[in-house]
Amino acid sequence: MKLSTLLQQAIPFYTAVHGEVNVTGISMDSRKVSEGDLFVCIKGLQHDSHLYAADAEANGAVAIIAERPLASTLPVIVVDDSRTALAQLADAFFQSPTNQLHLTGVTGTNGKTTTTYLIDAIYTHAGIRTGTLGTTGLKVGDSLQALPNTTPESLTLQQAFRDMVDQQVTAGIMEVSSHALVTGRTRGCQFDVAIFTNLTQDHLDYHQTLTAYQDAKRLLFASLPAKTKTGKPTFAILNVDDKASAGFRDVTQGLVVTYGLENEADFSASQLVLKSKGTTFNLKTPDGFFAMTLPLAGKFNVYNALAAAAACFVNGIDSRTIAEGLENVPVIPGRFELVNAGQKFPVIVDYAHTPDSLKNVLDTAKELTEGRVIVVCGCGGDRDRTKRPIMAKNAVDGADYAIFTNDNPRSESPEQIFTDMTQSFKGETAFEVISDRREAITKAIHMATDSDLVLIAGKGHETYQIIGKDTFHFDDREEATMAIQTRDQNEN
Ligand SMILES: CC(=O)N[C@H]1[C@@H](OP(=O)(O)OP(=O)(O)OC[C@H]2O[C@@H](n3ccc(=O)[nH]c3=O)[C@H](O)[C@@H]2O)O[C@H](CO)[C@@H](O)[C@@H]1O[C@H](C)C(=O)N[C@@H](C)C(=O)N[C@H](CCC(=O)O)C(=O)O
Ligand SMILES: Nc1ncnc2c1ncn2[C@@H]1O[C@H](COP(=O)(O)OP(=O)(O)OP(=O)(O)O)[C@@H](O)[C@H]1O
Ligand SMILES: N[C@H](CCC[C@H](N)C(=O)O)C(=O)O
Ligand SMILES: [Mg+2]
Repeated sequence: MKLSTLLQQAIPFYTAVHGEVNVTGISMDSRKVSEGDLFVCIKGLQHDSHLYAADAEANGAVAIIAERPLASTLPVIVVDDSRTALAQLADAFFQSPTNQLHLTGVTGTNGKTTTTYLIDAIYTHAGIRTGTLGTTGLKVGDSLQALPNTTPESLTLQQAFRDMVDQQVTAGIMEVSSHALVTGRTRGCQFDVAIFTNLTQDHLDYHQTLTAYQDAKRLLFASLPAKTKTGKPTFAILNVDDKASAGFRDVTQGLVVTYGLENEADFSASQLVLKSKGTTFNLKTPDGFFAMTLPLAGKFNVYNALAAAAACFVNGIDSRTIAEGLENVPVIPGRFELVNAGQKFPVIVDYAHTPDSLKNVLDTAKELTEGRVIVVCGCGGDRDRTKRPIMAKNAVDGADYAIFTNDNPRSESPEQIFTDMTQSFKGETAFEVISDRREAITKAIHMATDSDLVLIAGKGHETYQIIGKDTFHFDDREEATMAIQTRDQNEN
């Protein structure tokens, strides 16, 4: 593609001619530039890649987008905000794939991955081909491919949507993280439906304040146009039981559809009966009531189901198909996932890594057992330090016994993380620290009696542990299975 054609399509009002070249790809990482790439310089928090323009040129870049003039033999196009330009260039380069899909974006602190899986289950049940993108990767049909982030950079995103369209996907479903919104990763995406799950504390290392975090989430709703390019209305699906929704309602041009359990809403549920293998309830939609069983434990998952139901309903799926789709959702990796290795007590692996999700999941665990709840959890390094004492407090308050352990300490000292977690404790005794996660899981499973429940929280589907700069294979589900087996051997 000619550089001038790409620029004219991507950057409105672009007129200047800086020398014509043929662009065969786009790159934002000097280390990954291929011959023929347009290199986009980004001033990030760690690196200013304007300084790597020469490396990019040496690796084969044919032109450069930058936020300031650079001395280079290549054409240099100066823009105000190169991340925005990158999103627009990626959209144009991949021929605006999100205009050829029905696209649903899910934002919120907790429940994004779960809600995307629920929407996927409904669409799949309705015979619609889907592509799902988020924390667990990029899923099209049965193929699952890992992604670098929950919401990747615009280049990866637009490439993924292009692949979806080429594979006859008609419904794209994606998680939209607050980091992605602030850094404009989703700017080229044409959303038909935007969903808000909830807002509680997380990521304050990045956003600094809850207000700034909420402002980041608001961007998704503020950027929703009244109509899509095909002239159809867009929808903002809001949780009426979360007070942040009011601010999103104020800024959106999309039609607002509500869901919730405590306040009047378009989509709600009544007569909830919570069990370990799922929840039965009456789903209320604008079509009436539908008795159903959601095969996911926890009241919080009923919220996720309502959000998913609303998102599919506004896209024309009938309520009976929605209820059946929800009933058929497959196991969501690492989300309240039961590990069964012949033991008599429940062992659950869950991705709770925020104060609110840990509290919710422990409340659910408590409701499901008559014995003790034993929790194994930690807090990620190089992430929000201020959530650590709250998570630790929620763990000791919600469980009968807590074992604090490593959860991706990354560049931080595990001891410092445990100190952050426990320093405000006032004589709490029902906890211990075992930094090695394998030992911690083993201890929890070996100390459990047949009436107890073991919850291993924080890593869910993750198959790694990051300590320092090293990433090791580590899977809570495998570790729990091994611990159950050694427990059996000890007993025999
Ligand atoms: C806070 C955050 O989101 N940071 C992301 C962001 O970093 P940044 O803007 O500071 O960029 P930077 O690392 O300084 O690099 C600037 C530019 O230099 C380039 N570079 C860098 C080195 C080099 O040799 N050559 C080169 O060209 C980089 O490719 C980049 O284009 O852009 C980088 C490039 O894409 C990401 O790697 C980085 O993700 C970091 C590693 C990260 O951990 N992000 C997490 C927190 C994240 O994004 N999480 C969200 C939330 C998940 C949730 O909902 O819980 C997610 O969507 O996953
Ligand atoms: N609606 C909800 N409200 C509160 N907690 C929830 C909700 N849904 C799920 N959870 C809890 O949060 C954990 C993470 O859920 P999920 O992966 O769906 O969220 P997410 O928003 O995608 O998280 P991430 O930000 O890491 O991508 C679950 O394992 C569960 O413990
Ligand atoms: N998307 C979240 C995941 C956290 C998962 C937890 N295991 C950790 O590493 O802190 C983050 O990057 O903050
Ligand atoms: Mg997620």
